Amino acid sequence: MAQPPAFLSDDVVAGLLRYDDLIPPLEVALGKFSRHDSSEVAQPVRSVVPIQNHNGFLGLMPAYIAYESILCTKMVAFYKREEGSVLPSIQASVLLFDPEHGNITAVMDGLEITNKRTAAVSAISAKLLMPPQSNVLGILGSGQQALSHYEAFTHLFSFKEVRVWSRRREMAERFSAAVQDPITVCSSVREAVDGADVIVTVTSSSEPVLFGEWVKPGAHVAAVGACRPDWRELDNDLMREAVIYVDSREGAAMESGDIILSGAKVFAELGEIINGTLPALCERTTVFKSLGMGIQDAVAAKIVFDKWKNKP
Ligand SMILES: NC(=O)c1ccc[n+]([C@@H]2O[C@H](COP(=O)([O-])OP(=O)(O)OC[C@H]3O[C@@H](n4cnc5c(N)ncnc54)[C@H](O)[C@@H]3O)[C@@H](O)[C@H]2O)c1
Ligand SMILES: O=C(O)[C@@H]1CCCCN1
Repeated sequence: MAQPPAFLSDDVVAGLLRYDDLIPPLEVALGKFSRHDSSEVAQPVRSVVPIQNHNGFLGLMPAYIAYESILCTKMVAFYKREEGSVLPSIQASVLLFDPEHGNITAVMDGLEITNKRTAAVSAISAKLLMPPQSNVLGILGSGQQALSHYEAFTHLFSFKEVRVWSRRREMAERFSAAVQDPITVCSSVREAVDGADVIVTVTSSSEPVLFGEWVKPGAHVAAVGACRPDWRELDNDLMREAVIYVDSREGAAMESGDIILSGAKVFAELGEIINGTLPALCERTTVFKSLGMGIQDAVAAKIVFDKWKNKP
């Protein structure tokens, strides 16, 4: 008989998952994914069920990473919540399996995994695509992803100034009070992105919040929200002028309103830059359109489980 699965709460996951451990295997997984060799990585585009009566969606995200022997599925529900709601917009559970027998070895809360692996992948995009002298980071949004992106980006890079904007100024002020280093609270998106070298969009908006005319030429935008085919975070000008990178071309073609509705062409997956098959055009304005992938959760869950198993 297999052991019953371990249950790892978000607190436990948060204590075990670090950006320095997460980024190298995520880079490997993104590269392998972009080689399209299903003997190494198998991951379909997620299935999404609308929860019509509650303004939400349920996504199912299975992945098998053969070269690391990881079999995993995340189930993630996401909602459009009122600002300041005590409940997070995202509720997620991650199941880790024994790939040899199919039994579940661990059930983990998935919010911290989602927050950290998403920020880690955006940080990879910035590492590859931001201008060499990047001094100013602008964050649009002040929720869960804003915080994990702040943590990852300030841990990995040395910005001279970090700015935050949120729809309600008091939410940006609350964010600023919660982080360790000084951060400039901005009253408008334009103020937050003016002259910024790197911009992170982490809102639940379904309309554009960031407009191309405000973005400094050569800046890098990590666009994390707008994960439905009819939702937008970026306007047509930005989408058509920038060089567009994605995590998965297939996922972007199915789910990204910014790509589908603007008609913008995808230039490359991050994995294609990592593999050296397409270039990182960091002298141009670049957008990394993130949608999230099951392999990212799988990599994170395996790190957490291995550390938990081996802890003294
Ligand atoms: N790409 C990925 O892998 C990935 C992973 C997780 C979450 N997400 C997406 O990232 C976004 C943020 O997620 P989160 O967990 O931080 O949510 P959250 O609820 O914690 O924060 C949402 C933020 O969006 C802001 N917001 C909501 N509606 C807005 C509007 N109309 N205009 C401007 N700002 C608005 C809120 O003020 C808040 O600051 C969501 O769209 C979510 O679906 C993407
Ligand atoms: O990849 C993810 O986990 C998220 C879930 C919510 C919608 C956007 N993508």
